[in-house]
Amino acid sequence: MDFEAELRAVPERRYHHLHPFNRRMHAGTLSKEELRGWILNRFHYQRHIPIKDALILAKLDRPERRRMWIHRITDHDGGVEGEGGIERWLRLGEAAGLTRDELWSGEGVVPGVRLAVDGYVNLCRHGTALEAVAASLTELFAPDLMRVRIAAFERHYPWIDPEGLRYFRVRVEQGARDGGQALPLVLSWARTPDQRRAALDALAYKCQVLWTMLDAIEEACR
Ligand SMILES: O=C(O)c1cc(C(=O)O)c2c(n1)C(=O)C(=O)c1cc(C(=O)O)[nH]c1-2
Repeated sequence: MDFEAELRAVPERRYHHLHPFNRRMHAGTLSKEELRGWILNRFHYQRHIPIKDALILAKLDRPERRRMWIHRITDHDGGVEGEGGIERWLRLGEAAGLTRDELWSGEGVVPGVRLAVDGYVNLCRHGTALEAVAASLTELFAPDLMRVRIAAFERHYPWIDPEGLRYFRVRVEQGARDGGQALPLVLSWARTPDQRRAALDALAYKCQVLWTMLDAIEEACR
């Protein structure tokens, strides 16, 4: 198998689209409390994405690479107040009946989610640029999952205002672009067997981060 196929095979088997919680979300069987719990806990992940991207940015040694990466921070933080992915996620929370204060307070974020998010941020803090960028490659799979999620929300959870789904609609495009930029970097950097192993391990670890978050959310909702 060539290296790109090996990379793609990791999420194919382990990405969180296969997790029972996501399967139930798509089948329409989550309760309001479960869906709110997921949105609240996932906000903890969302608010750390620009932080981990800032850590990655500091590891990129050429202007063209930093230029390619820097937009990820403004995608989430917005260029001005009231824009960006974090703002859109807050609106998703409001559409589901949560308040901004509840989301920002972090109360209700379960310990397993905190640990998993810490794990991802720390991989980006302490790992090599190759490992940190390889870990982001789950994004190659996120757009398909988000399309399924948008359809499931519209069909099964009409109590959530469809305007709240804008986070996912915007992210489908951004995720596809980001994955398409990160993949050639990883392919060009990972030349030796050890580097390739490190990239595959980082991507597998990231799949575990996402999986563990859903395990923890599911357990808390029981
Ligand atoms: O809802 C999802 O299923 C999902 C998954 C992922 C992912 O695969 O890491 C990301 C996102 N959403 C997302 O919204 C996002 O901004 C994001 C950034 C990253 C990353 O690793 O840089 N992953 C993801």
